[in-house]
Amino acid sequence: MSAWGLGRRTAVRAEPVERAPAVAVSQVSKVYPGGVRALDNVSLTVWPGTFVAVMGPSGSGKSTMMHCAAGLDSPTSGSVRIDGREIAGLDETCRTELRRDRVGFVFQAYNLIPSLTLEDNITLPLRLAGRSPDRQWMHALVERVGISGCLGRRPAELSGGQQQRAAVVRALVAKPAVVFADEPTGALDLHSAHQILQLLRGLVEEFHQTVVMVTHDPAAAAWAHHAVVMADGKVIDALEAPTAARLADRLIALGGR
Ligand SMILES: Nc1ncnc2c1ncn2[C@@H]1O[C@H](COP(=O)(O)OP(=O)(O)OP(=O)(O)O)[C@@H](O)[C@H]1O
Repeated sequence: MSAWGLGRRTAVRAEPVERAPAVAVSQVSKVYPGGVRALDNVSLTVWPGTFVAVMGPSGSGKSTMMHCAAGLDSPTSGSVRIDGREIAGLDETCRTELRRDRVGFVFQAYNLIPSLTLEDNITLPLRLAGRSPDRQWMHALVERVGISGCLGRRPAELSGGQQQRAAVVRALVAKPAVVFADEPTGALDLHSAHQILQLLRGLVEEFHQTVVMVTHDPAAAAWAHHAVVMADGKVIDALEAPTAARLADRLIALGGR
């Protein structure tokens, strides 16, 4: 059964294996105060072990979708499940806990704390949650992303690319069900951006992680296994093994909207 297509449920798949979807957004709408319908009946399923890019023109609803899917914001209607757990009805405290335990974030601006070493930055969210990091897992990640020699240094002593690698480790160290990455390469030069994207793809494939990345850049989105294209608060297209050229064509065609 093809899961793609307009108006139908958009399923972003690896093999639907042993677990629940990492994220299941089902018929979600979001109307902001003032009446802007930022999401209009959006459905999206992300299976564990997949790298998914979300694209679309400015104002198409990408950030709103990410915020609803990650439990940062609540939809006006519809259902959001993270790792099988419904979040739409949870109060703010429970949503915060679920987010802390099951969701990782990578932002354009790294968001590392300047006064802390990289290692302390990486472990801070876990320590704040009263958990101790799985040191073997942390060192495997640190090794894999190539910052093992930098753990004792502070962010200002590192390049943007190195800081973003640390942010990627920080997002993954708690073994989240899903990592949401919002323009993770937006502040990086081409070479560093390429390395971060290669890394995200590698971490998904080698460690069976799950990444949902919002980006404006077709070349960045082409690193994902699947891309969804949004316009006017809807998912209007989904591409498997997207290429930058196909995505660019699709976005150019939407240019007038
Ligand atoms: N807090 C808010 N209150 C009211 N309207 C909002 C709010 N946040 C976003 N919107 C509106 O919702 C729509 C979708 O915005 P959203 O930020 O999700 O789009 P986007 O695709 O992420 O855009 P961009 O690529 O520019 O970041 C837009 O019309 C926007 O103006």
